[in-house]
Amino acid sequence: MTSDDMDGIFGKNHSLLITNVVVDTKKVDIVIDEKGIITSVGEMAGKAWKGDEDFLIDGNGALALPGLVNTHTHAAMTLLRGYADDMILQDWLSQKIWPLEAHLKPEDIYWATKLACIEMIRSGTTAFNDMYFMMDQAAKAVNETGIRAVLSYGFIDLFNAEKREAECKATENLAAHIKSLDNPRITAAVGPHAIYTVSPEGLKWCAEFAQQQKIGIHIHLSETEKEVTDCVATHGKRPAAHLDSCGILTPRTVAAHCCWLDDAECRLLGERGVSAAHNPVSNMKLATNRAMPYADLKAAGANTCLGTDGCASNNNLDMLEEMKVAAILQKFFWNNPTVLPAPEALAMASANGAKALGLPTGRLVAGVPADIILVSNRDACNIPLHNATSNLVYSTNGGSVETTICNGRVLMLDRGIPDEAYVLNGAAEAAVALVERAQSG
Ligand SMILES: C[C@H]1O[C@@H](n2cnc3c(N)ncnc32)[C@H](O)[C@@H]1O
Ligand SMILES: [Zn+2]
Repeated sequence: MTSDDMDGIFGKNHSLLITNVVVDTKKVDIVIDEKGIITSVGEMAGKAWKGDEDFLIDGNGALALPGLVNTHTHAAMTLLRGYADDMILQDWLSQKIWPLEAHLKPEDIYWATKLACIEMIRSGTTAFNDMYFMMDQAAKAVNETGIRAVLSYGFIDLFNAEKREAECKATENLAAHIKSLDNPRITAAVGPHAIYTVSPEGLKWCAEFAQQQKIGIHIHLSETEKEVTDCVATHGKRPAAHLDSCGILTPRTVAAHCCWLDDAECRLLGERGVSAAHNPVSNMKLATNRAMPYADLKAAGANTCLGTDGCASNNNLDMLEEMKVAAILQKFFWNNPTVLPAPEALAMASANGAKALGLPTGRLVAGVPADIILVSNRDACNIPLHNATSNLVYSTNGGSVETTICNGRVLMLDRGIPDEAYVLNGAAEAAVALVERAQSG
């Protein structure tokens, strides 16, 4: 429900009054100023609108919550959605994914990332942590769609000194490019892929560059048992200790997966203040055969957050769905129905995710940038409203998101996104052309 004339609400910042929404358990109004900052979250529900904001959005009882934060994905893998399923990780990467990625062109990354941004806006994600290639194109897509992103180039030197030089250059170029954009919604990070694709010298270079630039580190960690046994055989220590010896474990580091960590490694990640990104759907789909030791990591002081991984191992970017799978996988795998209760799952997907990416968002309080989503509570799956957090974690999904606001700008209103069809068509065509190129060699 919105005020009569909503033309012109999209595309730039306006002062907004969002009335009649539920935050936690209270009916409130939310006021956002034209700089995109929340100025008040107050129990003014029901009072006639006398404000002088540019636009009024009647939430009609919807649940208002901070925009969700996807702390691990490869956004442009939307183009590879459904291309290869039902395979073990190493075969999946080496026989299907990496060969197709070799044919990716810059415009593919642009269209695929735009599609990912549309999919994330539609399902309530307002910020994501990306690791991929040709990331200047990802930055262009993020800038145009209005979402927030931390972008890293997937650094892969395959233990080769010459390739390492090129990877360092690409990493430096991306950081410089993002700095030149001067866009508060787009920040850089360093993205050493994993310990089995990046040499110790490469890892050390990444750690030093991140430290020097005061930017984050984004890495895959202990996804499979093979990764651990190979690391012990090659480096004489387990993956977390190996990363620590290269300076990779820092409070600015997001370590994705963390499935095969032992108690000592959980403690080490906690001591270093690392953010551990749980990707339950991807882990189950690729059969990593162990769930992230969430309770041990949380007890050790690590920041536990949530990610979808790429669309070729999920196969969507729905963080509401990801929250539910995280909450039930943890209960099932650790054989304890009290592990990862709904409020903690919601924190992983919002406040903890913002903390992991060094963002000022993740909470609905005055003074922070307005990254806000409205989730309908008039869909059958969300009725009754005994407990909003329970509904958000255990019964709703991305399809119930009605409105998405990032940095105070309305990106989706009443489930409508401008130019959505144009982006979907462009990405679909790019995907067909990509596979044709790969098949014709
Ligand atoms: C950035 C690089 O990471 C690869 N990639 C995608 N999904 C995974 C995963 N689950 N584990 C490791 N690497 C992955 C992408 O295919 C790309 O090559
Ligand atoms: Zn990944």
